[in-house]
Amino acid sequence: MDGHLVRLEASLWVGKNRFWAVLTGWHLNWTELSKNIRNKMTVSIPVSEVVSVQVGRVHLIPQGSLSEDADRDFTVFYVKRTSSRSSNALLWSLGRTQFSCPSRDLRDQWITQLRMALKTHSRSRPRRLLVFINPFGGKKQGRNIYQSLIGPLFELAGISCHVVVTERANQARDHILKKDLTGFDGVVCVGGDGMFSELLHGVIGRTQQEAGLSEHDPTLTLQSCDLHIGIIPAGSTDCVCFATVGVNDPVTSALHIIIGDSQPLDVCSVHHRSSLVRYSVSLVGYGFYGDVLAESEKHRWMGPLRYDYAGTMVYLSNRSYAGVVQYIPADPQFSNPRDNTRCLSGCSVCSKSTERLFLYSPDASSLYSSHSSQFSCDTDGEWVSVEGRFRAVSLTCMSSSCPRSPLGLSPSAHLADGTADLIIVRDTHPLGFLTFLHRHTTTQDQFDLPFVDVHRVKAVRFSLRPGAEDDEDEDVVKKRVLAEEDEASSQSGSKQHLAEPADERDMTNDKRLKKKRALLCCSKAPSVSVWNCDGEILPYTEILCRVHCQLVRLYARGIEG
Ligand SMILES: CCCCCCCCCCCCC/C=C/[C@@H](O)[C@H](CO)NC(=O)CCCCCCCCCCCCCCC
Ligand SMILES: Nc1ncnc2c1ncn2[C@@H]1O[C@H](COP(=O)(O)OP(=O)(O)OP(=O)(O)O)[C@@H](O)[C@H]1O
Ligand SMILES: [Ca+2]
Repeated sequence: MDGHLVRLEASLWVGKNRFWAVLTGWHLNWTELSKNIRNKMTVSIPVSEVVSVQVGRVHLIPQGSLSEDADRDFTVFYVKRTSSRSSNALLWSLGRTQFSCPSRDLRDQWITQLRMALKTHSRSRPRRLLVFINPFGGKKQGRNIYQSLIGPLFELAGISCHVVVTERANQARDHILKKDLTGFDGVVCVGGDGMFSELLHGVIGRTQQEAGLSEHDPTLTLQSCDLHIGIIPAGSTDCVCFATVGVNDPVTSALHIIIGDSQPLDVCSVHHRSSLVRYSVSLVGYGFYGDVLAESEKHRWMGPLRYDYAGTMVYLSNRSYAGVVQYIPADPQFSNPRDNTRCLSGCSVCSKSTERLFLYSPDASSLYSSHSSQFSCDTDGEWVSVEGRFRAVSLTCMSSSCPRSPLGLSPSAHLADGTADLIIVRDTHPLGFLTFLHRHTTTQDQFDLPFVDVHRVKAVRFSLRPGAEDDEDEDVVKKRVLAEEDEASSQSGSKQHLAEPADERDMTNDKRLKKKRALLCCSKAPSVSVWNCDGEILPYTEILCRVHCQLVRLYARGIEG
């Protein structure tokens, strides 16, 4: 703490009541000076949660702030917590208290000291942000949410923002990859998981470019990203926001950004043969979740409801798929997916993982054999194989909780421990699968079913048959993916995958559609599903996934317990 910060105390007025106010380096407290000693009310605000200190009596309005200059008054804005009706987590709102001092000199002294204390606590706060708004995400409220709620808050906190309202898919990703980002402390999206994914790909790609690292090599330890990512939820699922903050509330998220909270996050890279396909933080899912996404893309016009409709249709179609899942188990001494714990703010499992990351940073290539891109069997772990017919194969780096499933796909998964949970749902009767799905909406254990297995892993591989890593099955998949995209293409804009050849990417829509139609000739009940990667369909079935510990940082602090 800076030497020149002194303790300040005085009797100040708040409305018609007199309070004894105390400012230490860490807290601002005020206690009512009533005659009734027993019922003394104290409010205590950590300086780290003070948003702004303003001269006069200030109100926040959608157009900015309104100040009445009362020359002995000052206003303090800060984080205020209330419990949320829709989840157990806390909602944050902007608290405001107007203090009246006995003299103007004393008022100036309080403002100076408070601002000085704030400065010492605001080293990790962003000063300049690059904000991307998707005007079409979720219920199409992104622009309105930013203009009426979030912009004025950032302005009050003294954050300068460069705002881009996107005009096409992937604009935010391309901007981050290519434009000058000097002076920005973080990037923020106003949108859903798809917009977050654009920022994720931009930030990771940019960081590896600058570090001269290839994203395609799954054996490489990637460079972790300095640029923070903020999410103002305005999408359909907003799973990344919900799982890292605990609620989907734009003001709560904006306040986490303002006070510079920092939450590291594991990221899974998905590869096909020797190319990176995409990154994921939430769900890499084959079978049910792949089919739901493919079906839902055809009904984008329904908005967020499309997932319930698609989910019901896919459930009724009663499909299962053959395949081979291979995985490298994580070290079971740190945690396991059925240990009934929750990853909460300040999580000890994640903190230990941070310590290991900084104290002992092993060369990731020792996990792999030197002569091929396959993981080595004799060093850090062995591939375990599971062959069969599956309803769903899901990999999640975090709990993936969302309003639809408040505890998520894997309730005990950790945000920043360098592992992901692999959930294998083997073929079962329809009622069994419905029980599994339904348990996602309750507190009942969805893994306590005889046809479900869950493993904490560092890497996963999937193939259609044993030893079939690069074979003709690719064509079958491509036919299915292109057929699904065909029906959805008019609504969802162009989808790009990193492993897609450049000539294919540059094809005009018209040519793409003709090619897709030509491939549709043999459509019958599909024998392969598609992969859902954080809400995007992957054009490959044979994939390799690797978890990268704490690759990115969000403006969040995990769920407050
Ligand atoms: C009986 C009630 C069953 C309710 C089952 C609820 C399970 C919910 C599990 C949610 C998991 C979310 C995982 C997050 C994935 C995100 O990275 C991604 C991008 O936003 N979202 C999706 O892919 C979007 C995926 C959305 C999946 C929604 C699935 C809805 C299933 C509804 C099934 C109804 C069966 C009714 C039978 C009569
Ligand atoms: N101006 C735009 N026009 C068309 N598509 C856009 C535009 N801006 C962004 N997108 C794309 O829209 C997709 C969906 O957006 P977003 O994630 O914001 O909402 P959502 O799909 O409703 O929510 P969720 O992903 O949570 O289900 C993203 O993948 C993004 O790439
Ligand atoms: Ca994890």
